[in-house]
Amino acid sequence: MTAPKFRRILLKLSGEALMGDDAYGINPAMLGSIVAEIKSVTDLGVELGVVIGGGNIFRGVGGTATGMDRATADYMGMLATVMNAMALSDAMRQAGINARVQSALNIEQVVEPYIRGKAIRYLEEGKVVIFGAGTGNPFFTTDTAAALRGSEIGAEMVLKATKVDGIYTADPKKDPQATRFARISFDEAIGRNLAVMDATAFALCRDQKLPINVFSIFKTGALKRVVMGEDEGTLVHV
Ligand SMILES: Nc1ncnc2c1ncn2[C@@H]1O[C@H](COP(=O)(O)OP(=O)(O)O)[C@@H](O)[C@H]1O
Ligand SMILES: O=c1ccn([C@@H]2O[C@H](COP(=O)(O)OP(=O)(O)O)[C@@H](O)[C@H]2O)c(=O)[nH]1
Repeated sequence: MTAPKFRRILLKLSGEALMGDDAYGINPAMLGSIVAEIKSVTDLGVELGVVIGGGNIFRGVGGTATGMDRATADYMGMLATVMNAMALSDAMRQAGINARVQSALNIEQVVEPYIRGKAIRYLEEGKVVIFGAGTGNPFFTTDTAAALRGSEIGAEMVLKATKVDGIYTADPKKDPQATRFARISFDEAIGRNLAVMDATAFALCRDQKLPINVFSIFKTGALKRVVMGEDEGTLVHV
């Protein structure tokens, strides 16, 4: 059997991925299938950090549409990611994966705070670390949290699991003519203003020389293929 290409990775899971076919919240079947995908790579001995979004429950920009203060809405969004992190961790426990949740916002009765050294220790012990509450700051996204935590834990790659199977010339949900890149440089992704990931996240990964692979969360086996170094989704490189 060939060995995985990466020893330590940071997986960004879109909050909306957890909805499955539902309109809101966490779909248990979808959660189960995501956990099965994750198990296929932790079983290979790959060390895994996870940053999870919150868009299935609450998004800051959605709150502002109703007149809410942006920072308040963003704190609500961050709390939504903690709920997702707890659901994911529990689903992992049920599947026999040892996971820990760390939150960028202190809610110590609920989950432990983010402590970098402890997170790295857990990874070395083979535990999955799920990072909740994004970066802990309003006006940021969980994509940026993935770039940040990925850099902090020394991940070799950020894997963005989302609803589309890669980065396209335009949003494929809006433009059926859009074509997918197999590879794209950070400079080109930023220059073309491709909305699949925010510019802050792209810029941080570029500066840290941390490649990103964007792939579909709905495609069975895709996560493992990326980890094995096979051609899957879109690779964003320096
Ligand atoms: N150029 C593009 N290539 C691929 N997807 C794009 C592009 N521009 C916009 N998108 C949209 O970005 C979405 C992925 O990002 P998003 O869902 O916001 O991630 P997250 O849920 O993690 O915030 C896709 O569902 C897709 O519709
Ligand atoms: O560092 C962060 C990360 C997230 N958020 C808030 O949390 C919400 C959910 O995160 P995100 O939209 O990135 O989740 P996803 O799109 O992956 O579901 C965002 O809309 C923001 O309001 C934030 O304020 N700071």
